[in-house]
Amino acid sequence: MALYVKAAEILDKAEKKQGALKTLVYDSKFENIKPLFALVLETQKFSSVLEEIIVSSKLLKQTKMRMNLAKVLVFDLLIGQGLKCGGAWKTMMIKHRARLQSVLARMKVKQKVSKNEDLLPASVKQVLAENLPRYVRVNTVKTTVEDAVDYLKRDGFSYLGQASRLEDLTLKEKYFVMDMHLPELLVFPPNTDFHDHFLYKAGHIILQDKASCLPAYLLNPPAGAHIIDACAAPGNKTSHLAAIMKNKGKLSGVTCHQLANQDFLKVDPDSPQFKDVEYVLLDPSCSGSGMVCLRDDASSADQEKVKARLAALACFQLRCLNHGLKFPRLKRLVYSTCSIHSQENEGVVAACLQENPGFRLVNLLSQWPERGLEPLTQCLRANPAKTRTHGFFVALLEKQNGAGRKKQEPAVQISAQEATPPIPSTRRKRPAASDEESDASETEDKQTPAADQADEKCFYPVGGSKPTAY
Ligand SMILES: C[S@@+](CC[C@H](N)C(=O)[O-])C[C@H]1O[C@@H](n2cnc3c(N)ncnc32)[C@H](O)[C@@H]1O
Repeated sequence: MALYVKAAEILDKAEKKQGALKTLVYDSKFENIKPLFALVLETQKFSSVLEEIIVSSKLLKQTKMRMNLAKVLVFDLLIGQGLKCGGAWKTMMIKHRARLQSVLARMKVKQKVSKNEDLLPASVKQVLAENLPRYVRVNTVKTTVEDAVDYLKRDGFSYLGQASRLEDLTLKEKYFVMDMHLPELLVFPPNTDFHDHFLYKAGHIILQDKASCLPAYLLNPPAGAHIIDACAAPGNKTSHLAAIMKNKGKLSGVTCHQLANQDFLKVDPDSPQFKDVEYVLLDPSCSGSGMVCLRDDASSADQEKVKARLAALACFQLRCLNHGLKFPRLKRLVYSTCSIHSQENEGVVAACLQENPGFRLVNLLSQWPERGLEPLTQCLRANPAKTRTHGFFVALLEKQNGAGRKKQEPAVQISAQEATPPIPSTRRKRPAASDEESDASETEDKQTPAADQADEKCFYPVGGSKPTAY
């Protein structure tokens, strides 16, 4: 029953916008993450169908269950692989099974469909149609791309060589290719399951979306460098950085939960232990709106909440970005989000460049098809249609030669005419970060409604032009 209670708890939190589904699953510390993630995702996918079944059958009234607990149980009872619990709960659900099944059958008759999937709302079907390739990053700390390819060929997969265009990433059956941008990335047909594969269990391959491989790849720290992975948990990009550095150098992962177990905003960049930090990877908490499987259509009633949450997130992201640029010997910082909102992407970067004129944007991968919104076209965007990945954003900031802190002209000219929604700024005088503020920075991942913090913690430019760039 623990699985269902935990899954319901996560759905409750996701509904209250207390974090992205994936982050909530990982943060739950549940001992068996994989079935929990699958159950939560599938239940969310069928959410409207399950709700209709539960309401029509009056299940909540008869069982005194909460909606999300009922949803996960009904999902496994009717649609999933059968209930994985015993005891009183199973007995109770079995008692109601026939009635629940007949409601489901009636819904199919009414909509003239035969499969459960056909009942899904159009928005969910569209997401499923965007079925993305299965990307597999070869963990070069443990093996080589050649050895991994050989192993996979012996295991029945057919290797087609390196892809040269986007269409090559649309694969069927047991075919796979090497990605055209990232040579350590192998691409398989959607839903190819590696969770039980030897290479996966041995840590020789890592299942990581292509877009999420971009930050470490583009930061490209040399072996031996000292790097900070500022918001590291669960650690996919940390392991990618280690591979790029050939496992040589110093990699400090700063996170609320693991490794250094520290709030990045409380790290003192002037501390002697960080004197050699030249590279920072900053992948802060974000709305997760680019994750295809996590997209949700907020009702219009929720729009205000969404707006406030985005403002709070952007404020936190900007504080992290400004903080990341304070390491005295910093050369480059890569900033990324899995958000599609300009407020969390170009908006944050533009505000940061205004506050840190000693830094400029590096023009990334000229052959990449999807760029940052004007005028920040040096940055990259990613999405299912144009790049066959989840929605993503990456910016690489570089210290200009000889630049001290905050001494130079802005590297990116930002026009006030292009102003759209206000972007977060820390330019107005604000008190030194207190413990209370710092804790608030963890908002959306620490289950504090980020939206509630927006007004108090964010400092918007006042009056006149709103400097922005979209
Ligand atoms: C988008 S996730 C990072 C994913 C990670 N880079 C990866 O590729 O596996 C953001 C992480 O930052 C953590 N976080 C939030 N606020 C933080 C803070 N103030 N200091 C450090 N980590 C923080 C969150 O708990 C979450 O695990």
